[in-house]
Amino acid sequence: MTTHSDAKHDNRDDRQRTRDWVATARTLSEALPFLQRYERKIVVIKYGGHAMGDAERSREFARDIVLMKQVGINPIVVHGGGPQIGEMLERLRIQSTFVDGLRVTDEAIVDVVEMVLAGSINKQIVTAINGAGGKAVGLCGKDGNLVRAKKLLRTRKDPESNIEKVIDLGFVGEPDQVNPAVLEAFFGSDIIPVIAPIGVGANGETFNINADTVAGAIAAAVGAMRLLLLTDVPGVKDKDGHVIPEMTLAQAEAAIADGTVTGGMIPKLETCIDAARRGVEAVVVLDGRVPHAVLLELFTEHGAGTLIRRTD
Ligand SMILES: Nc1ncnc2c1ncn2[C@@H]1O[C@H](COP(=O)(O)OP(=O)(O)O)[C@@H](O)[C@H]1O
Ligand SMILES: CC(=O)N[C@@H](CCC(=O)OP(=O)(O)O)C(=O)O
Repeated sequence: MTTHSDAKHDNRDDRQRTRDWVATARTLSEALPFLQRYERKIVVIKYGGHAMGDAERSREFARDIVLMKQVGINPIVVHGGGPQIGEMLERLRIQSTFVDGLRVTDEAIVDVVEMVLAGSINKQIVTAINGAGGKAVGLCGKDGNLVRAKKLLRTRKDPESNIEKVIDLGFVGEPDQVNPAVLEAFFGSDIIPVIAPIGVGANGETFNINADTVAGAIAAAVGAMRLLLLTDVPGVKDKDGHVIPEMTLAQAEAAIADGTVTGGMIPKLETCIDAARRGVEAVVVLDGRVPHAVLLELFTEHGAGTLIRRTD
């Protein structure tokens, strides 16, 4: 039962939140001149399953996205949901394994992946953004053929024979063609697209695509000025566990090749390299657990995490 003192406490929290909010908006408006050189001001935010955290963090993230839209930026949210897919598979007693951070996806698993990503999580994020005063529309790569995909052929060198072998990951895809027209319709409007990383194959098959990969392909296709990959670590770490503030493309490639990064950080760094090569000016891996991480990164000098960009 809510007591009178609880209600008073809530009111105080609300006032504090409003004060924080106003301070943030002021910082934003001061920083705005930096944005003027970008015509369309598109920022793609990859919201990882690990970064989602609890309800309060989701509300905070939603408010930040709405604020971005209100100050004239076009945010596109691409979300993951790896841990949430894992929980659902466990409830259904379906085993799943990973190769280089990618979930091996058979026919039964791809159904669960689509249900969790395009159904449950997509709608949770849409609801959170709308609850924060925005107008979000949820899509997956099938909508408007936004992400046409093909089967991902991953190869690995056999240590004994030294021969490259193809590893069959089942219905794991990679973007083949992104149709930016589906998203361009939203840029002049107040709608915020929220995208689940499901692709559609040439024969209508459903492909499970790593969310970082989809975010990178979309950022490149729409000419985003920034790609922000929100995760559950403060950035890319070196072998001693220290966060690397900035990486060139060659350093990022070396970190994958020499095993400095493993698991889910592999597709993340591959995305950074690919997006930077395809014209996204700055790609940042940052800690989504930090309050207002996206606003801090975009509008202040206190941007944290690892910045990857072309230096040539
Ligand atoms: N060198 C590294 N620096 C930082 N994180 C790393 C590194 N190598 C592996 N990782 C792992 O990558 C994870 C982030 O990838 P992932 O779990 O797929 O996150 P998300 O769900 O946010 O996409 C981190 O939690 C960490 O365990
Ligand atoms: C092929 C592949 O691995 N797909 C991912 C899609 C979700 C995802 O990428 O979620 P995070 O960003 O939260 O890790 C998966 O099945 O988990």
